[in-house]
Amino acid sequence: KPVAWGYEGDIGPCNWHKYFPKAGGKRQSPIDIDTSATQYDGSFKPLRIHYDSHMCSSLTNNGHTFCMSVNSDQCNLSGGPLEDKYRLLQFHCHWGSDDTKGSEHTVDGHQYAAELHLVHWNTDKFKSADEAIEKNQGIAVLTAFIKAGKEHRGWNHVLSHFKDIKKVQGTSTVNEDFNPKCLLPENQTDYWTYEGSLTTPPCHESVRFIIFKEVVEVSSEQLAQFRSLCVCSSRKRDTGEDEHLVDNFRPIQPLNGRVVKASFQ
Ligand SMILES: NS(=O)(=O)c1ccc(C(=O)NCc2cccc(O)c2)cc1
Ligand SMILES: [Zn+2]
Repeated sequence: KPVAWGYEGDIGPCNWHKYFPKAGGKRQSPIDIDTSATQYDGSFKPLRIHYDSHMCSSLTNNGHTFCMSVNSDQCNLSGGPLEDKYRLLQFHCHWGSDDTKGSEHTVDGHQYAAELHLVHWNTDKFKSADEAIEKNQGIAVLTAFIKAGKEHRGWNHVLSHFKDIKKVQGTSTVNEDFNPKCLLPENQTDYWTYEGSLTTPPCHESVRFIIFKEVVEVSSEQLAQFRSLCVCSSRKRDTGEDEHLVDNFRPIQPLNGRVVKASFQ
């Protein structure tokens, strides 16, 4: 029987380690990026992000976030700090109850309104995503910070399906011509990278994070649409209305001597 976990109360992040021991490990995510302590690495090759836009995907509300599953073998990532080729599996976001919080990673202590994770698995070393998700070097997550600003038209292709997944475990098929690359910042050469973990249980220490320096803007109304999703595990409050998914970000974790590399000086 799967163990319930969440972002508040007894099942919140401070107690995850009780049922998910890796949550108390030495290379956990997210972390604060102290830009004065990052180390420039001039050996990185250019990142190669090749996504096609004819993939059919399905959007699900898994009770912790929305998740756009991608099932195209043409969406690949390699280069940069990566030794192998990785395939896009899904993307999702983390956000907060208002625009002042929501990202998982922070930069010099600054928290953004939301954070996009494009999750890829290592197809050179492993036979399936389920195998890769728990192995070192198994997962690479392209990460972009999101702040409130001008409207982002690309995000509307995803947000337009939210009405179908407001309820938990809701799923909607997305067939339109949509390329998730449009969700990334223009500058894809400047990024930080370090070795960490899944930021949700079971917190496997299998993730190489690649975090773009340039922040993506979406409108406050689009951010409000993220918050419109309903959470699964909670019982209805006495007023009977659904609780909304808010603050689905894990607090930052100890660096434990890890060095964050920078692709830029
Ligand atoms: N927030 S994150 O990008 O670090 C992240 C990415 C993927 C997952 C994930 O796939 N969880 C489901 C899962 C966990 C263990 C084994 C599985 O096969 C699937 C969780 C967190
Ligand atoms: Zn995530």
